[in-house]
Amino acid sequence: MTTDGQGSAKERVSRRKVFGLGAAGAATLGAGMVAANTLLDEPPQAHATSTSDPFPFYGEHQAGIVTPAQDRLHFVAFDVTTDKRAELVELLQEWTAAAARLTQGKEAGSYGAVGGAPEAAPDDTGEALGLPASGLTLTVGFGTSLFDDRFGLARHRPAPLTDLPKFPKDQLIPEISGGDLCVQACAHDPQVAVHAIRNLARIGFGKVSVRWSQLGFGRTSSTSRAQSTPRNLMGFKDGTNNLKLEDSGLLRDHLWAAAQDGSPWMAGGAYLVTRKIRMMVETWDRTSLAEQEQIFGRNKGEGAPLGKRAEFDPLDFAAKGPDGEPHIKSDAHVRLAHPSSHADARLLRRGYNFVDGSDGLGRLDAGLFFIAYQRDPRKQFVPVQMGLARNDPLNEYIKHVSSALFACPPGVRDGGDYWGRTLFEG
Ligand SMILES: C=CC1=C(C)c2cc3[nH]c(cc4nc(cc5[nH]c(cc1n2)c(C)c5CCC(=O)O)C(CCC(=O)O)=C4C)c(C)c3C=C
Ligand SMILES: [Fe+2]
Repeated sequence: MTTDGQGSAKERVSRRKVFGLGAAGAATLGAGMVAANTLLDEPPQAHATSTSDPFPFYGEHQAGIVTPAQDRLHFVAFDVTTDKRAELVELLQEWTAAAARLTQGKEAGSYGAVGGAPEAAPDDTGEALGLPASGLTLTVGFGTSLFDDRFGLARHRPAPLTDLPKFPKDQLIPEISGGDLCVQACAHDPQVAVHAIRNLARIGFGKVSVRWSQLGFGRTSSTSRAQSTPRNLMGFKDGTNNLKLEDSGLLRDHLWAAAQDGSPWMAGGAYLVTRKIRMMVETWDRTSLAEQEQIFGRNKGEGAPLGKRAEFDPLDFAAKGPDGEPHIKSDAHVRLAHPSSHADARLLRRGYNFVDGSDGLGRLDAGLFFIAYQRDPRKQFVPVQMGLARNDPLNEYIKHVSSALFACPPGVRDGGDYWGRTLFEG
């Protein structure tokens, strides 16, 4: 984390102090990262080449959606406590400025943790000093509740931003569901993600309060073909058949909102569904391998579809085994969730494993913090989840305890733009 970076000689020296390291530093951080950052005026690369590098903040779409999923998450939902529209806009402008800095490995404010007046509270909390950008992305979203009467936004509420229906077997906890605003922080270093959320919450003091937040470790999806498929806490490869950043045609059709969808301010944005799904891992761990594999419809070792050999072999729902039964059962998770079961509904999944300690009854409080981006949840998440909630044998081992839906606006174009400008000024 550098001290400022606006361009003064002192600041350039500071950046060199952190990034222009000698051989020992270069060995620690990786050659790619040092090369990128000692060329001070070079824009960040479109794709980070090491886990230290920054991702660009400005662009048509917000970073943190198709960005190759980083390993760590801190997700927060806020309630807006001010009733003044101007204060909300001011907050979004302040957040944008801080996010543009934080994602490039700088401190949240221009004085930083130690550069301000001793009498004043620092404008950065300091725990990321000395840490690189670590691939931090910050992605903002607006909840359904933001579009009530408080800020004059009711007539701008997009039709896809409609409260999710109650699904069979939902056991949602209201205190950890919903929210007026959200920020998803993803990074390769948990301290960098937590630092970013903490500083945005600090900046929001008096205008927003944290409603709930969730830490995640270990991505459970790939969002790029360059990534290997990770595993969820049930031990299965997760994210094989995901929308990926290389699928530009599918992303256009299934991910990005367009002006013709009815809310021009959302063009280039996407809708985000989060579900905290607790796993009864102790019960799962006593289930036979054969049953585990039948539940998902893929084998545990390779992640291959049952009846096939390799992870990326195509799913064949018609193929039958010697017993005349389909290799992939009619209620297998991958069959129920497959686009062919739901009018081609597709999701860009971007979830994380979580373990929130144990529950006092000797069980891990663990599971999947499910995150999915899409163009219209009414046509994508809702039908898929309805099918899963009704028929998926996995339900014996999981419990949905939190749910939220947000409209993530398009990306911030440049330093004169801010998160949500198209909504508030559009
Ligand atoms: C409503 C959407 C989904 C929820 C909720 C969900 C929960 C959930 N999933 C797993 C593990 C796996 N899911 C896999 C595939 C898969 N899952 C969904 C959707 C939801 N999953 C989709 C759309 C797909 C892809 C289907 C396809 O087109 O093939 C897999 C297989 C590997 C993969 O393709 O990702 C696993 C494993 C868990 C553990 C879970 C809740 C805790
Ligand atoms: Fe799934």
